[in-house]
Amino acid sequence: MIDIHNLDIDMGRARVVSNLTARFETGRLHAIIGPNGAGKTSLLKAVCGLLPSATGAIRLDGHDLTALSLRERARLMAYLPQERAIAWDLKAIEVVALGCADLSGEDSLKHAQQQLEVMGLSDKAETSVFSLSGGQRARVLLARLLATEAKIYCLDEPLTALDPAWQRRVLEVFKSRAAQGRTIIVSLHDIGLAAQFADDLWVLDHGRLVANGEPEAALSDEVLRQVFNITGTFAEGRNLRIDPQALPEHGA
Ligand SMILES: Nc1ncnc2c1ncn2[C@@H]1O[C@H](COP(=O)(O)OP(=O)(O)OP(=O)(O)O)[C@@H](O)[C@H]1O
Repeated sequence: MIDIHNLDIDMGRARVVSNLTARFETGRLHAIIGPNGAGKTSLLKAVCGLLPSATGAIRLDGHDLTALSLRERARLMAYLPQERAIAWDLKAIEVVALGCADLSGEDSLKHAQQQLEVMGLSDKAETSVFSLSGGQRARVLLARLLATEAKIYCLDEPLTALDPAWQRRVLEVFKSRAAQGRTIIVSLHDIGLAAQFADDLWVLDHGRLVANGEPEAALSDEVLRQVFNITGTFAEGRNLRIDPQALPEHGA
């Protein structure tokens, strides 16, 4: 469980997250949504202890985040940044095996192969990552994250570059990993998918948490209008139908 209390984040001279208090529960898939620049990446980085400019309290299972060593934090949490850079042209399986550095050679390759299978890439294990497609490379990086023993996954726009079927498949994998007792936090731009798959939605706007809770409650008419500039209705199965016509820009 992650408890956040009075979190402020400054970037340069601007306050980009203000006075945020909330809790990410274990065993749940949490989605952070909000327009560009709302503060989603900043919040994820702060949760991973990557932003020295963040003030306030972040506690992981009762332990102060800042009191944990880098090694302890790395064991506990896995982070997928928004930039999907792979520095070296390794084989796909070698990239994934970097996620399970605690296992010895044979075991790590076996474990890596299993994660590649989860990501539908078992036949690409020996392929160099630079010769994979963008979506396949994104799935290799997801497999590397899944290969860790981390109890907390923080993923910044993990669906970027994935086709619609893989977007859904990846969210299903996250849900099943959450059900195994992990805390999973993802930032998403597709609010329809967020509504369908997330147990808990966090809506950020201009650095403020404006709604938090189950999707139908968090995505009220007012939030859809004010934050996303759209209208929509929920049908059965948490199916958010967004009206095709965009609203006029705020203030237009
Ligand atoms: N290194 C930085 N220096 C100064 N300002 C920054 C820096 N990084 C981000 N910001 C600002 O912080 C605010 C929040 O950015 P952040 O990346 O957290 O938003 P986001 O919700 O993830 O956006 P997006 O959906 O576009 O990825 C933005 O106004 C951005 O311009």
